[in-house]
Amino acid sequence: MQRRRPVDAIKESILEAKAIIQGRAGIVAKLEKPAAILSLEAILAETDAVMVARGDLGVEMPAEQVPAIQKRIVRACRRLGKPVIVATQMLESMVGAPVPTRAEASDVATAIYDGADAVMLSAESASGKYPVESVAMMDAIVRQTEADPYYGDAIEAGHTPPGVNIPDAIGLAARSVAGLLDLAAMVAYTSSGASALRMARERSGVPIIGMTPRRSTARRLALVWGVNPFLCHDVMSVDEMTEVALKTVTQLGFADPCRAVVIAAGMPFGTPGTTNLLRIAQMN
Ligand SMILES: Nc1ncnc2c1ncn2[C@@H]1O[C@H](COP(=O)(O)OP(=O)(O)O)[C@@H](O)[C@H]1O
Ligand SMILES: C=C(OP(=O)(O)O)C(=O)O
Repeated sequence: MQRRRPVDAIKESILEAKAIIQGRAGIVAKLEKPAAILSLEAILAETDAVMVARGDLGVEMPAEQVPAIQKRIVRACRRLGKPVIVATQMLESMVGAPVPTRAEASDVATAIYDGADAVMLSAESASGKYPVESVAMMDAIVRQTEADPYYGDAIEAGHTPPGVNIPDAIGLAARSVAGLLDLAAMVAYTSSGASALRMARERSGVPIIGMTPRRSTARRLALVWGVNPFLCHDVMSVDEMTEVALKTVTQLGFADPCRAVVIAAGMPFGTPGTTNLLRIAQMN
């Protein structure tokens, strides 16, 4: 009998997990073995998000190989617009000290420059002596890095062309508008979260609001770079869509009367799979 290839075994496990979950949760693939890296594309095709588990990767392969693997995974996720989390030992010395080493600060910043959606603390906040300081420090490093003018260049350098499909076209169009107009926010009416993900993939630097009637989608979008999930009722018309979007932009604190808002949605409303509309509305 022929042995199953690792990629088949991995795909089978993911499909098994999906069958159990029945759409009630998303799947984050925790990549911790060289076999997973060999099957990266196949795993990404099946999962909703990815975690670079550097602790286990460091056990499974020499330490000097982990940085390149981390970058490869982040790049692959960025290309597909899949949320990616970089995890483990990011501020490790803060388990016992109130400040990190400068090398650790640099590690967090590197993940941000590479375009990670999320960075993760482990022992620092789970069992360390300075959990609050660790979270505050990570937040400060992320903010400082994103404020660096070079951050935009680094993200732009790693940007790959979007796919030839309507959600990607809408994401790209929203980004072009952001380049021309001074936008207060981008709003995506989304049932599955896909259109908010496509906007996030473009990393335009403008806050994204993921408006969804589904609680599960709102929760999943919390992981995605730049996306502020917002639960809303079903809208029935373009006027209502615009009104609710502008009200939400104000409610979330992004309003600026001089600036415009881009809204992506689909008609007929309330029908998944129909995103086909980009509206530019003025805040006032
Ligand atoms: N609050 C809402 N009210 C009415 N329609 C909504 C709402 N949220 C999402 N939709 C509709 O859901 C569809 C978006 O879903 P879909 O096209 O599947 O995109 P996505 O893949 O982003 O979920 C659009 O037709 C949009 O108008
Ligand atoms: C996050 C990791 O896994 P664990 O939770 O097993 O430490 C890791 O290995 O980096």
